Amino acid sequence: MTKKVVHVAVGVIYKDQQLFICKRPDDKHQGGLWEFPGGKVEQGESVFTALQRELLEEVNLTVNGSEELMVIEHDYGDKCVRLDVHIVDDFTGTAHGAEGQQGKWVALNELDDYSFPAANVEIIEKIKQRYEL
Ligand SMILES: Nc1nc2c([nH]c(=O)n2[C@H]2C[C@H](O)[C@@H](COP(=O)(O)OP(=O)(O)OP(=O)(O)O)O2)c(=O)[nH]1
Ligand SMILES: [Mg+2]
Repeated sequence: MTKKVVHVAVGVIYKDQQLFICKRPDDKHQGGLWEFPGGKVEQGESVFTALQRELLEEVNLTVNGSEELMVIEHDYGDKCVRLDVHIVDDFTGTAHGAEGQQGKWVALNELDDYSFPAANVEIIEKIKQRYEL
């Protein structure tokens, strides 16, 4: 049987050479690591709608527009994910961890100081290329 793949919309929230990242709760999959906010795409939902919904829930931002950065599939062994990663630089609101989680703006050149899930290595590589770091 082929493994079920969890489809996730991920937002790389960008402003003034900084990204807004959050810490995943300890009890969640890949808990305790930093992430780009986002969550599961529901049945019949578009990636953009999922991104808007998740970013409003998790960081209280209204996403006006986004641009696809990449799609990655990663098998964690216990879970297989497809991350649909979008750059979000057109938004309104003030970002904060709206679900009680830690959240912070981090300079692009300080991203390496934070631990992310394994799938994010490629994302961060791509971000660095894009912003010419
Ligand atoms: N949001 C997000 N998820 C990531 C990243 N990297 C990565 O491997 N993942 C994985 C971890 C999880 O298995 C999955 C995202 O699931 P999630 O727990 O955020 O989904 P959700 O917000 O819908 O959570 P829930 O309310 O259903 O519990 O994708 C990332 O940078 N951001
Ligand atoms: Mg989430």
